[in-house]
Amino acid sequence: MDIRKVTVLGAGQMGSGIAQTFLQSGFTVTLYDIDQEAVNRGFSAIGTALTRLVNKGRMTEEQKSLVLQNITLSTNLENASDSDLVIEAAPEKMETKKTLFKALERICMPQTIMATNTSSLSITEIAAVTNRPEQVIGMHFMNPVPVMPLVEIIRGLATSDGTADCIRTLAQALGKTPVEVRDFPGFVSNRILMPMINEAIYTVYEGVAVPEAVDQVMKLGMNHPMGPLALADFIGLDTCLAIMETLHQGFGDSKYRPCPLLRNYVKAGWLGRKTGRGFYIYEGRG
Ligand SMILES: NC(=O)c1ccc[n+]([C@@H]2O[C@H](COP(=O)([O-])OP(=O)(O)OC[C@H]3O[C@@H](n4cnc5c(N)ncnc54)[C@H](O)[C@@H]3O)[C@@H](O)[C@H]2O)c1
Repeated sequence: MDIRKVTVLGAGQMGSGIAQTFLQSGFTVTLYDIDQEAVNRGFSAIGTALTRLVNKGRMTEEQKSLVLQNITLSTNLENASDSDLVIEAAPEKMETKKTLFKALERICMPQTIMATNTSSLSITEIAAVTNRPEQVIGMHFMNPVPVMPLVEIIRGLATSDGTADCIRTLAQALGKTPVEVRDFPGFVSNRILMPMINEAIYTVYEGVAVPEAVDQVMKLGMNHPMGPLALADFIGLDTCLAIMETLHQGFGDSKYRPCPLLRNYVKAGWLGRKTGRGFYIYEGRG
C-alpha cells in the first residue's frame, strides 16, 4: 500500500516527534490532539527542532518552510478520514486507545492502516475493538523519535502480512531500522528497560542512594549514556508507571510490582521533564 497521508493522534512528546519524522521524509501529516494547547505545543516543538537543524546547517530555511507547509493541526478526529495511515500516540491507557480505535474504524477509509505507538499494551486487544484487526499493528518509536534509529514492530494475532510488510518498508523509508517482536506485555524494549528503571527507583526509595548517585553509577560504571532516573524523567513517570502496571498485570509476577515511590510521584503530578519535576527539577518547565 502506498502511504502518503498520515494522521498522528496525540501531540505530546512522541506524537510531535513522530509527526516531525514523517514531515522530514516528505509525508503529509495531520497532527491531532483533544487539547488545542497540546496541538500548539506540539507544533511549536517541531518548529524549534527544525530551526535547530537549520542553525546546524543540516536543513535550509526554504526546506524548513516547505516541510511546515505539509502539516495540518487538528482537534477534530474526523480529519483522519483521508489518511492512508493513522498512528496513535495518546496516553498509555487501554481504554483511551480502544475508544480512539473504535472511532477510527468508522472515520477512516477501508484500506487505512491503524498503528499504535503503545509502549506495552496488547496490540491484539486494541485491534479486537475494530472490525479490521488485520490492519492494526504496533509501530513503537523510541524517544526522541527524530534521533533514535529503532522502530519496534509488533503484530497482533490477526495482523496481516500485508500490513506488517507495509509498516516495515515505511520504517525503512523514514531511515529507521525495524525489528519485529511478538505481542507480549512490554514487547522487548520495555520488558527489559522498565524493570531496570523500577529497580533504580527502589534503590532511592530504600535509601540506598540519592538519584544523582544511582545515575552516576549506571553512567560511569555501565556505560549508559543516561542514568535510569534521568531517563525515567525523560520518558514521563506516568508512562513508566503505566508500563510497570501492564507488566505486573500481564505476567502476574511480583517482580514487576511498581515501586511505591513511583506511584507517589505520579500522584503528586511530578511526571518528570514534561511537568518540570520528577527525580530532578527542570527550570522553566511545567
Ligand atoms: N515517552 C516515551 O519515551 C515513549 C516512548 C515510546 C512510546 N511511548 C508511548 O507513546 C504514547 C504517548 O506518550 P507521550 O510520552 O507522547 O505522552 P504525552 O503525555 O507527552 O502526550 C500524550 C498526548 O495525548 C493527548 N491526548 C490525551 N487523550 C487523548 C485522546 N483521547 N486523543 C488524542 N490525544 C489525546 C494529550 O493531550 C497529550 O498531548 C504512549 O502510549 C506511550 O506509552 C512513549
